[in-house]
Amino acid sequence: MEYQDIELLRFTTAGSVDDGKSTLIGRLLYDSKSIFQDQLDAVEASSKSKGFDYVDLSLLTDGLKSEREQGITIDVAYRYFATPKRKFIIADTPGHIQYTRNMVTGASTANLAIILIDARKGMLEQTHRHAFIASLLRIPHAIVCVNKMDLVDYSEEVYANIVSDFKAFSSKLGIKDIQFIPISALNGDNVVNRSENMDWYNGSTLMYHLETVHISSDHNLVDCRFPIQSVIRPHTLENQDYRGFAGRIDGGVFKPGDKVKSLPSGFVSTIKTIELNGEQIEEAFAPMSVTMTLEDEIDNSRGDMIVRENNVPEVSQDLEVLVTWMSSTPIQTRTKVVIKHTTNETVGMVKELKYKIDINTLHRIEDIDKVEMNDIARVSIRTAKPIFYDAYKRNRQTGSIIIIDEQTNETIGAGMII
Ligand SMILES: Nc1nc2c(ncn2[C@@H]2O[C@H](COP(=O)(O)OP(=O)(O)OP(=O)(O)O)[C@@H](O)[C@H]2O)c(=O)[nH]1
Repeated sequence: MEYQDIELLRFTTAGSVDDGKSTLIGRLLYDSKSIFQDQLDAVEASSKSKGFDYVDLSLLTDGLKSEREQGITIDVAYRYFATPKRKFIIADTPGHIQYTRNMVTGASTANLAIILIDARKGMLEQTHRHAFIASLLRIPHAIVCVNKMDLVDYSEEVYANIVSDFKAFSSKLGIKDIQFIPISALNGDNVVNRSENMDWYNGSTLMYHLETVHISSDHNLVDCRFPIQSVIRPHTLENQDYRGFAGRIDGGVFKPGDKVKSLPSGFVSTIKTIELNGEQIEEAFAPMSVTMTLEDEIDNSRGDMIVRENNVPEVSQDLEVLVTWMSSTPIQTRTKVVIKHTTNETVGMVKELKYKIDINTLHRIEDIDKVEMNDIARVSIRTAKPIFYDAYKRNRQTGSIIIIDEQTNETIGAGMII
């Protein structure tokens, strides 16, 4: 199999400060031999120079840490690794309490979330927050790693109590697939290699789970959605009539011969060809990036969407969204913003602030007059032009928006359309 054909799993790690996130990622890379020899030599040398008699794996992710300590804001650091079975992208987000926004940024495209719990401390407020956000973002799979099992004598009872506490909270959330694994990131128990210290655990290791969890059906393959990213028109004589629409399929399966409709124009045509990496294919589905041509000359441009004639998304200028606010400037009613939705962009205005959600109790806080950094709130937004969307619970791509500051062009919020 070609490297590019190996399936890609995106995951995010969430834990409180010092739960062992860096150590765990380092252990995954180290034991799966996914790191390069020079990096390894550097880490071994650096561990030795600090007087450690073991290799400090958190040093592998320390580049990130030192930048953070210098106060450079890195929201999310992406790291890549691969095993013969899968490619992985980890969205690594810092564990401090104010970093909800980072988790949201890292998790919005994730297939899976690893939630770390320190076996000595059990569930903390942060754990509630992470579990809640994972469910809010509908990350399809979660793995709860109970870490530092070596510090609780690899006790089955300690583990079982944490699992039961977690389940009591998460039963209110509706995360579809949750696995629990007792690990020691430091010693490597159940990370890549099976632990010899926990006979009582019969489940799989973390790496085995990451390599085998079934993700191909995580995408919506029912509602055909193809937001156009760019229009390709080669200006050569023999290609004069060619007009290709390039983009990523956000939902459904498309085939040449399919009757399609173009939004917002409403024009109907038939798919002539679909190309992937310059070759014509007979079928394309989410999340492939392809180029389509149509039988008829339709004047589509960036931000338009190709869908099936009988299955169209909602079209509206009024959006009900659950936003995570990421800016130190709060939003209020009448705040003007720029909305990015798939490949489309429009200005909009906040019409109404409905309520905030208390992450620990999951209760609503009503009668609010602003939404501040890290708040999760339900708001109504009116856009200047219509948006073609699906509810986030139906499609994570066509159901989400990013909110941009008109002046600074910074991302100030992320929203899920209800
Ligand atoms: N005994 C033991 N110590 C661990 C284990 N995992 C991590 N640690 C230690 O816990 C401390 C924190 O680990 P890190 O990996 O730096 O934690 P982190 O969650 O990345 O911390 P932040 O980046 O600050 O959020 C370090 O001293 C690690 O050596 C474990 O399984 N067992």
